[in-house]
Amino acid sequence: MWIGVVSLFPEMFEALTRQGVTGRAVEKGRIDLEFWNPRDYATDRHRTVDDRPYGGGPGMLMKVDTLRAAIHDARSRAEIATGQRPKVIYLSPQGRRLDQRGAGELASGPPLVVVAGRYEGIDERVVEADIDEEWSIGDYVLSGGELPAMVLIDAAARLVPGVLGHQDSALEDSFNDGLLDCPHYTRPEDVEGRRVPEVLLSGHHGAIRRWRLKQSLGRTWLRRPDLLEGRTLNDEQRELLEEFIEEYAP
Ligand SMILES: Nc1nonc1C(=O)NCC1CCCCC1
Repeated sequence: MWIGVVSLFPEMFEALTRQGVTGRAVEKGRIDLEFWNPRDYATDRHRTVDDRPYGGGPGMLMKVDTLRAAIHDARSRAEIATGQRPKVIYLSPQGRRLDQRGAGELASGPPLVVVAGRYEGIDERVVEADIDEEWSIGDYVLSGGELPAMVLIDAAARLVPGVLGHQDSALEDSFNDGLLDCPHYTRPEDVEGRRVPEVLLSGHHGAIRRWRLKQSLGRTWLRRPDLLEGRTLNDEQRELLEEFIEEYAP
């Protein structure tokens, strides 16, 4: 998957490119990550990349010409590198809320150009002219778009075929199949008297699968019942959830 990033702080993205799953994916060429910095398009002596807001008020906005030049170059590069027109995304609290389904859509869609805002944001005409979709990672205000951009890129990159070593682990992750994750255990078998559930030591893979599914359903029922609304459970799932509820509130 090809992803272009427009940011004043490209070095922040080393957290993605040099570490872990995404780092390995970049190394293996499963993910191509390229960067454009609006400051490289500044022509004045001070390399200005911000500008004052019409109508006054606190703070600055990203300067239109340097931002647009960076977006346009990233978009052109995407078309040359992939033969496809990219989807240009802007991260802001005004965007569509990112969730696992949205990450899947992004992972299976066209190449992305991700624009990370700074200061108080960007000119609305740049949103209208150059941005295809606005996305939000949650209802809170951060100091820049770089962290939200990394969250979106990480969530989508993990779903690109071949990125995860053990493809199943993406399926078993939280929010796969729309349920919360089950509890996990590793050595030692006893931690201050707290033991690993016997079923996980049994070697009975069918029983283990059912136990994990039951725990995922039960946890979702307890912590995020909204995720179960409107969801049709199959016979096995309904049976396991009923068992969990019975044991939880006999
Ligand atoms: N929440 C969010 N989800 O996606 N982005 C978010 C954000 O809080 N971004 C802050 C940025 C927004 C542009 C101007 C500089 C600050």
